[in-house]
Amino acid sequence: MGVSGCGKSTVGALLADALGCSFHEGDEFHPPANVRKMQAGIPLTDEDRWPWLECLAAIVQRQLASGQPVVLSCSALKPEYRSVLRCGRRDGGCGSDGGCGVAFVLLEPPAAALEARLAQRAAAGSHFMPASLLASQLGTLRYDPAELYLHFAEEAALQPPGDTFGSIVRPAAM
Ligand SMILES: Nc1ncnc2c1ncn2[C@@H]1O[C@H](COP(=O)(O)OP(=O)(O)OP(=O)(O)O)[C@@H](O)[C@H]1O
Ligand SMILES: O=C(O)[C@H](O)[C@@H](O)[C@H](O)[C@H](O)CO
Repeated sequence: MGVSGCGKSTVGALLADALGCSFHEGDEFHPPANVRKMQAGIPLTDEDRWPWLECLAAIVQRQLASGQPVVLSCSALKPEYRSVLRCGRRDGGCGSDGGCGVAFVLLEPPAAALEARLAQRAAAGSHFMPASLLASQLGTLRYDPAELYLHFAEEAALQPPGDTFGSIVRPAAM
């Protein structure tokens, strides 16, 4: 989880490979109207995000019910969004080890690095998300550290993606 450009797709795909499980890129499940809005530089509202989050939560629950692990990349910027991903309810409130089988890893590189990544992507025309939405993404992100399984902040979120995923897998394997 984390704001646009934090590295969640890159690290998530590596993690899923290492775990031999499926990987879902949350952005691929946005309804077209959400993508058009972001492309136009308009931040999504809660109402825009709920159906998308519920769809992602259904994927997670299906995988868990089948006993299969799954890795999902999703911005999940607010506690109530993560509650939906954990248990389908907005007020779920189970913590990092709350027994729901869902753990969040937050990648939080410095804002300057995020700006550079998004500018590079925009110049390459390789992503729908404009760099102008970064301020809104950063302003929307809210978390209580106790709620997170792992948090890679500042320099720790700038290490090569392979090192980040290695640090996720090691504690998970213990
Ligand atoms: N640890 C890292 N060091 C350097 N560059 C990175 C790192 N992680 C990701 N990147 C690069 O940053 C850019 C954004 O990464 P990525 O697409 O994984 O982010 P994201 O959080 O999934 O973004 P979005 O949600 O906007 O799709 C990519 O160009 C990726 O190669
Ligand atoms: O909740 C949101 O505002 C969205 O999920 C965004 O975070 C983007 O989809 C994503 O990061 C693409 O760049």
